Amino acid sequence: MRIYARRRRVGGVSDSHQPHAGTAHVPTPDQILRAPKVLLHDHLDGGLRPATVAELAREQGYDRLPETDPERLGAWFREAADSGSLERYLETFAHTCAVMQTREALFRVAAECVRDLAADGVVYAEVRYAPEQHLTRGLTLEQVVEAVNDGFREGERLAARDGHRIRAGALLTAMRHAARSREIAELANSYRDQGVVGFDIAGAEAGYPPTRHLDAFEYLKRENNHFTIHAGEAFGLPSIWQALQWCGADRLGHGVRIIDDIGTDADGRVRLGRLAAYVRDKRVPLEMCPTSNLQTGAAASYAEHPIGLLSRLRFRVTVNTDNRLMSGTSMTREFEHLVEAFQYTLEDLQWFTVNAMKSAFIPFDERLAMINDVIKPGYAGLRSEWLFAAAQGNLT
Ligand SMILES: O=c1[nH]cnc2c1ncn2[C@H]1C[C@H](O)[C@@H](CO)O1
Ligand SMILES: [Zn+2]
Repeated sequence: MRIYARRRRVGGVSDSHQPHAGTAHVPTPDQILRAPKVLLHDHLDGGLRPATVAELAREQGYDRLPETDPERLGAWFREAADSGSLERYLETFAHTCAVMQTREALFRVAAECVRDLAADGVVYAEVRYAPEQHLTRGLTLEQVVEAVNDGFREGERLAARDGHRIRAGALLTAMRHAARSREIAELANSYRDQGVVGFDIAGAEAGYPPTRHLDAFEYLKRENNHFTIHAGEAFGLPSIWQALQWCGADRLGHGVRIIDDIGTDADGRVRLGRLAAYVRDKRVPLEMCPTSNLQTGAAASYAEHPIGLLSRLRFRVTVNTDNRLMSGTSMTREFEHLVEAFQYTLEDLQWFTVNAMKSAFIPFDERLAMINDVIKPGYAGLRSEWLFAAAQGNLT
């Protein structure tokens, strides 16, 4: 086994949050795959296998797919989503939603989603979708939720059979251009002990501020329920400010534009504006999705992605996939990109993972058990492999 070691770089995430003397461990792709990972921001209708999209389309007589060969179809989704604009990116979902209109299709897509995440080393996931987008062939909102929940349970069962332990919860999304958010919030609340762990709003951000859905958020707060809001992706600080201070979001979907409230003074010291300071002080979780942000133009490159600075400043950063199909990504791939851009170590990846687990919408004792019984032992195991190899002189 060949393992890589390096001196800790000043300015990496780890220097600020995990004192770790001597060499630090740069994980290999195989170790990243095997590391336990937690995913809080992943869209069900953005994560289908290309072969499943093609097969469902064929079965259902949907003839508008731009390609029918799975490989070419996968490439088409990635390229079409690579437009530099959130609005254009979102157009690709018409095809995935079109084939997710029956109980069987929703069940299958949900089960495959959980199996794919488990095979990628994800141990806990919150997967979101908009029930209102799955009603064109006669399903009710409740039937949609039940089909997905049943699919998630089946995915967990099959993953366990394959030796992967994973737990998946659903987040119900309301589309921000539509007017069903209160209804979807009530739906989320009525399924909260049956597989639905929270609520979200998504869709085009510019022109659709979070306060448009205040009624839904105030209802959920009165019910002591949890919600996240896509904010600060295609629109800037006002969107983040509204999501937090008017709507009371528990987490921010993306939140990358919080960087606009961070500057440097004449001495080169980093200065946080009031909103950025609030986000950091209150430990507001940021659901960051690097590849998706590159595609929609929210960041120029991995190396320039605000995740580097925000992690160094110890915001509560989490790493996510957003849409695995449109981005051709996985949690392992997202971590790989960050390791390459920022030379993150295994300790850094554990930090992102623990941040995510702390920020999940399941009860505190269950989050703690995941951290202590699954995440920490998983990373410790990878570290001891590395120490063993080091002792054998296999480090390069
Ligand atoms: O990154 C995103 N920003 C805003 N909306 C998004 C993003 N990714 C997916 N969506 C939309 C398109 C889906 O149809 C919907 C529900 O999953 O959420
Ligand atoms: Zn998203």
